[in-house]
Amino acid sequence: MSPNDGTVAGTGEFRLIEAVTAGRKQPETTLLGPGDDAAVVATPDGRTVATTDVLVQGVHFRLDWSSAEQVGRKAVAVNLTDIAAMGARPTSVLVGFACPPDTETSVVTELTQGMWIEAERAGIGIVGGDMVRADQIVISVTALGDLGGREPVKRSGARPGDVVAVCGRLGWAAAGLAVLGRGFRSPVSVVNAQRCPEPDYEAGLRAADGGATAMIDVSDGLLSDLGHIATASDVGIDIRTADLDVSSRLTEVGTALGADPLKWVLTGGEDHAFAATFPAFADLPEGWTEIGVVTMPDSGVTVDGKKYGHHGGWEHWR
Ligand SMILES: Nc1ncnc2c1ncn2[C@@H]1O[C@H](COP(=O)(O)OP(=O)(O)OP(=O)(O)O)[C@@H](O)[C@H]1O
Ligand SMILES: Cc1ncc(C[n+]2csc(CCOP(=O)(O)O)c2C)c(N)n1
Ligand SMILES: [Mg+2]
Ligand SMILES: [Mg+2]
Ligand SMILES: [Mg+2]
Repeated sequence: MSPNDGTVAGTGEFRLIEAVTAGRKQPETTLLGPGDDAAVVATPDGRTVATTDVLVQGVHFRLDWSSAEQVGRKAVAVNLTDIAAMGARPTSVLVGFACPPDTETSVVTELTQGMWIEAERAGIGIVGGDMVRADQIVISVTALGDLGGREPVKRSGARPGDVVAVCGRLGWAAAGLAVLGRGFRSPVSVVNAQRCPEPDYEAGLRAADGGATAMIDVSDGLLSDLGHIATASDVGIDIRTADLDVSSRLTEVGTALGADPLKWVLTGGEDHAFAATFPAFADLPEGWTEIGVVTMPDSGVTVDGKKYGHHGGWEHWR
């Protein structure tokens, strides 16, 4: 698609978000508006963190690849990592649900079971929702969270000289997607990573308490998501591939499929690991690994000092 063809594909996902958010005046109660993993709003009772992510059948999941319970777990998990990436603790979720009339009722109850399993993993519940008709299954989850007195860790706080670190696996869900896309169902470790991430929601809190200057959850791909930190913070970021964990399991799957496992680690989405920046020489919180450095503005996101030759991650409509 060309940029000027008048379609959303031509505009692109991130320019479209810019087009629908730029220039809108927010009330004073919007402490942090669109542009981060979650918003922060002031209420007379305090502050609330809020975020929403939509999952569409055929785009985000297939019910011949995943059980309905796994899809339900994923729908909640991908929202709770946006709350955690602000340095907040989830407090509740609401679930908008759309499906065709001939959808088996058991699919809806199994999806719900999965959503409750993941919610309970984070110590929260589903407190409301909505049910409507549509041509395919759409799950829209809204998650709320609480900062517990902390300042939100935004995408915009990285400074040149900070270290870049990650917590959680990278590349596994993309390897699973490649496996499923070729009609295979194993190895189950990577396939299950694609079906549902298993995020450590406390990792975001540990990062916030450990002085993280910026943070994001890796939904689209490490390079793409670090690109959001680089843009918001007006800095560059350089990743050292020698410090990335390319697991032997990914290497095995890559060899079997004729694919590059490092590309999955750098650009694969849906693992919902956390990436953050910390002041140089800070002791990194438990579970966090240094993978790079924040550089001067305008250098973009580089890999071993060079521009990466592929897309940095998933983009809808591309
Ligand atoms: N239609 C919209 N109206 C207002 N804000 C939007 C809209 N779509 C996205 N945003 C905002 O744009 C920012 C980036 O959204 P994006 O969906 O890329 O972030 P994310 O949820 O962290 O990533 P992902 O969807 O890959 O998990 C967020 O702050 C989001 O709230
Ligand atoms: C059936 C099927 N086809 C492709 C994919 C891959 N995929 C879909 S959305 C996404 C990025 C995150 O999305 P978002 O930005 O909406 O959070 C990725 C990597 C999948 N999961 N299922
Ligand atoms: Mg996010
Ligand atoms: Mg989103
Ligand atoms: Mg998200």
